[in-house]
Amino acid sequence: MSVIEAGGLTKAFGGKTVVDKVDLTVAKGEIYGFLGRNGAGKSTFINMITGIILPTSGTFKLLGESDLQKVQNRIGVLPDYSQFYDSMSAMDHIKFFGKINGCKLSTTEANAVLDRVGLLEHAKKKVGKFSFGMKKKLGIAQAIAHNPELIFLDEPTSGIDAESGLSIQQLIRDLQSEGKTIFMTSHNLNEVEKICTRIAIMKDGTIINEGTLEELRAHYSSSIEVKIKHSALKNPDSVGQMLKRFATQISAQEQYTSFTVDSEAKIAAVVRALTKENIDVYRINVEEPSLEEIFLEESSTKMKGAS
Ligand SMILES: Nc1ncnc2c1ncn2[C@@H]1O[C@H](COP(=O)(O)OP(=O)(O)OP(=O)(O)O)[C@@H](O)[C@H]1O
Repeated sequence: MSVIEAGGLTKAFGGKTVVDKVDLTVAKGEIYGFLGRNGAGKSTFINMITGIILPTSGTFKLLGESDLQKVQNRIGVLPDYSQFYDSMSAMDHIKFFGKINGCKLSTTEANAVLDRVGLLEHAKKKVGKFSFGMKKKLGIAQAIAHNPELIFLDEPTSGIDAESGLSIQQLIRDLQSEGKTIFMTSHNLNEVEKICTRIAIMKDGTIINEGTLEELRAHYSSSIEVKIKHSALKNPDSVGQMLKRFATQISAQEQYTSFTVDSEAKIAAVVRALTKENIDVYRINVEEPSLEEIFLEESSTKMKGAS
């Protein structure tokens, strides 16, 4: 079942189109990562589908409903810029936002929400005294306080210390195991690689690639390095000649010779050829391209509208 469906969603500010005919579908239970460089249009897209701003054109449905008011209480949002009341405590905020979203939380329930983001010990503190990272955690807490099914998190871990960032990642995974759907943006590609089930890359207002990490990787070759020990080489010249049939970047180091093959399909042939020469493979390293490498390649070279 799709919980987010956007068709041709477009936003222009003063004649400049910043989100351009975006089609996007997110299934229930996904942790969907929405990536793009600064200014790509991610927050504008989230702001449109969460009702913060109106689209210029296009349609969208959340939880199967095009009238947002009907599903408002089933959606949680951490916007790109959260606003709080300095004189209110964290606890007051959670109860207040819960109420706005149709959920009257007891003090025990509000404490449990604050505990999930690591703010329990600051429950009674006035938010005016909160640091940036604490406010970000409070923003996440208010987004999940009313137990929504669909949660939008715009950069949930930016400005948060490394340890808290890991806890927030775990919280996002926990929310998924509770059956919720998470749509998030992040500039932390390592985090997206670890937790997201699907990823979209946006550039200049359009989605230039979308899929699971494996699907995104499919267009890129892995780097495969094979190492054999020198001591195994009875006839280095003939082995060198043989390797040239399969391998590139052949280099002799102190203990071993290493070379690379350009596809996993060639590994079997290389191992067979080496076995025929009575040479044991010492190590094979297969390095798949990281999301960071894919992202940098995609967002820097692909032209607008390319698939
Ligand atoms: N209210 C606005 N009025 C005019 N232009 C805007 C407005 N909001 C956003 N923009 C412009 O729209 C473009 C997309 O901005 P947006 O905030 O959606 O990008 P983003 O991908 O979320 O970036 P970041 O990663 O920096 O948060 C930018 O060029 C921005 O200047």
